[in-house]
Amino acid sequence: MDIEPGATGAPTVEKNMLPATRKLDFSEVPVIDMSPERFATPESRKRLADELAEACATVGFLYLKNHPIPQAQIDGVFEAVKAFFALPQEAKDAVSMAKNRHFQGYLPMLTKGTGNAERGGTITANKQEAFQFRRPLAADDPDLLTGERLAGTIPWPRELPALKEVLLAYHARMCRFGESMIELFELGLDLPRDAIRQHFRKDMNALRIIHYPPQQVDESGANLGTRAHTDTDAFTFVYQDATGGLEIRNRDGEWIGVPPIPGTYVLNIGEVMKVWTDGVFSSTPHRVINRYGKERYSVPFFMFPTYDEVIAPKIRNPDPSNVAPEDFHTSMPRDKPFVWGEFKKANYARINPTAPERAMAD
Ligand SMILES: O=C(O)CCC(=O)C(=O)O
Ligand SMILES: [Fe+2]
Repeated sequence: MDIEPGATGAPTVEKNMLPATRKLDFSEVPVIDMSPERFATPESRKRLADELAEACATVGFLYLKNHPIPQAQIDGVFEAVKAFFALPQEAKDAVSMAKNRHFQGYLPMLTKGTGNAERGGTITANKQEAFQFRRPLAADDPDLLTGERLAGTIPWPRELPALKEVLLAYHARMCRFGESMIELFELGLDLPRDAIRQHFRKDMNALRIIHYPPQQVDESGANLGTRAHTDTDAFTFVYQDATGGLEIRNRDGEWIGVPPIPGTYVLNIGEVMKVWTDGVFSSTPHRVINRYGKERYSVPFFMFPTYDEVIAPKIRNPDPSNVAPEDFHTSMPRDKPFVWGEFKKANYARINPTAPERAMAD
């Protein structure tokens, strides 16, 4: 994608370099090959970066095949994930995020999203249980000492020491994978090196593990594993098991399946990258319905910037109304710079009614 400086100094995306296809007019999700050969020369790397940028602009979701994460490590993660959700309820409740103010730990079944029904909405609580944590902080980290900026000690289950070991190793590796994607996004958007990376100096990258039991399916759209939303990060890597259930919405309002392709990650663009690109990259709405009569496990990894980063567009979109809907509880404004951590904190409180800082659960 070629970008030119605009009149205000904010580079403008050149019109003829906008995606050739009608934006969000998709009926399937592209598969991008991340084989090492593609990084061999500056030209091949640029081709890969452009291909990624095109997919991020037209669909906002893509599969990554031949990626750098070893399958054995992913399999080890899923083993630990299943073992955690199989623990007795008391063991999981002992590490509940309801016991802290930093939204890390266990989220019990049917607790996320209860506020919608309380306020007369039709959507029932999400049919999922989860565990989440962000990048661990050093014992002498100033935020950890004061409890500022969502800092807190991760509550790991005593009954399953392997969970901590396996998930921390995976988190560290996914951070490196994320950094390499940032470089490709900078290249694909013709941004200077570090234009995006600078916002991750003290990143809050988060790993979530999710268990979706098989659920009742109806056409009302009320029964959901994860209700329709956009992600509040820059971008997300999702590894899903073989069950299926992830769906994304195109501009005609159709829900398109993102079925599991063995060995691939799903990468999707979040709100922060949407704002940085002024909507050129799409933060596409998605949801999960486990229609398949068996358990589903998934492991999203969220690329969250530094708490204090002020988020505002880096380029000017010549077609700024041609973006996915921006009226979700997760939507971030493109016309009003804001502090990422403040948005995130309010959003956590809104969607996690078990947490003591609950403001208005939705
Ligand atoms: O479980 C999945 O496949 C996706 C979950 C998701 O969209 C999220 O947690 O933000
Ligand atoms: Fe999501």
